[in-house]
Amino acid sequence: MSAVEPDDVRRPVDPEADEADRAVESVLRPATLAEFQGQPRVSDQLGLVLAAARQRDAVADHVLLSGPPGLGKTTLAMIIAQEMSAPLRISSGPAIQHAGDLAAILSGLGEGEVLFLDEIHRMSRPAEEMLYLAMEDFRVDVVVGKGPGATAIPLDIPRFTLVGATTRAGMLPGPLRDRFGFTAQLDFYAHSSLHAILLRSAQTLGVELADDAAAEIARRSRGTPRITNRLLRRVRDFAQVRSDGRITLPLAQDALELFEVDDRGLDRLDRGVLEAVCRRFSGGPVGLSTLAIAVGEEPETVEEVAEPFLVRQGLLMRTPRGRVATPAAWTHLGLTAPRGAPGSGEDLFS
Ligand SMILES: Nc1ncnc2c1ncn2[C@@H]1O[C@H](COP(=O)(O)OP(=O)(O)OP(=O)(O)O)[C@@H](O)[C@H]1O
Repeated sequence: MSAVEPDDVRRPVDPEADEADRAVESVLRPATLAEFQGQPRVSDQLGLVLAAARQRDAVADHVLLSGPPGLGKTTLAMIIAQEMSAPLRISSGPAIQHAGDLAAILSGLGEGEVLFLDEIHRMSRPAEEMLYLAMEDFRVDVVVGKGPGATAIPLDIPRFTLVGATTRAGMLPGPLRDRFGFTAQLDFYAHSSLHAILLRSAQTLGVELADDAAAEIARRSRGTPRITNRLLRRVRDFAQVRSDGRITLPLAQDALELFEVDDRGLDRLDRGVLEAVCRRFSGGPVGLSTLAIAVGEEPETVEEVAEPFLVRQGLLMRTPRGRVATPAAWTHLGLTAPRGAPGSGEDLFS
């Protein structure tokens, strides 16, 4: 795979990101809460919860982290384990389809270990029910036999800290949500935080990055540190191949243009969604699945990756009848809303 990978920029969450990219991503992960920038409230609260557990020599309470992809949920899980001097075990909701899968993981944990379950909202119902008991009583019921003769044998498991991550907190059943002692909602990062993250990443990678270039990349990073670091890597590629390796403001602008990251930080997927709503559905309302087909993506990708940022930017609205482009969306795309369309000035906005 070439070092320059447009798809990498188009899809902020790219499970196929090449191995070298993933290796760099892990080098750039902050290792302690003190290094974890940009979410001061979460850092403060979590720091307190962990410090209190350490003082009591207790296992930290279960933690639920929610928010759009790339904001640092996995990073925080690693930090929690590090701060508690505990080993970290990583799994994910989709990997746990049977209660037995979960029982095997839980019974293999050591005392005080941190179990990170990514995409916890995608776990199967039987596994979820087993997790309730494990979180509360540190016990699982292993069912032996089938039908009327089946018996549940209780099995004690070590005390552990569950760190659950979800992009869809609303999809978690109440009983599961309630069993987390601490919940953190991660929010998009301010430009100033992304700027600071960029300077640290550039230093770690040994890249010369001008301050105004860092500001430009930060501004176009969709409020997301994963994208900040990814754009830095692409701009670094550009600087290396087309220049002398130093990242100046004009060079960063040229690189970001090449990778189709626009002035507001929208990438191809974001713009594809907005253009579909405006051009093909006259500004909406349009349902999620129709919209997803129009842009050739899975509904989950549109809903979890593109929409939170577009909504946050005031470019898209989620209404009970579907997705609607705002007047700012038409302006951003350089289009004029047709008469009577949402955003035309003769509709619900006027
Ligand atoms: N607060 C932060 N400071 C510096 N870098 C960060 C921060 N948060 C995240 N990052 C960087 O962003 C990358 C993505 O973070 P992470 O994998 O933790 O996101 P995530 O929320 O778990 O995403 P997903 O939901 O897709 O798994 C990390 O490799 C790290 O380099």
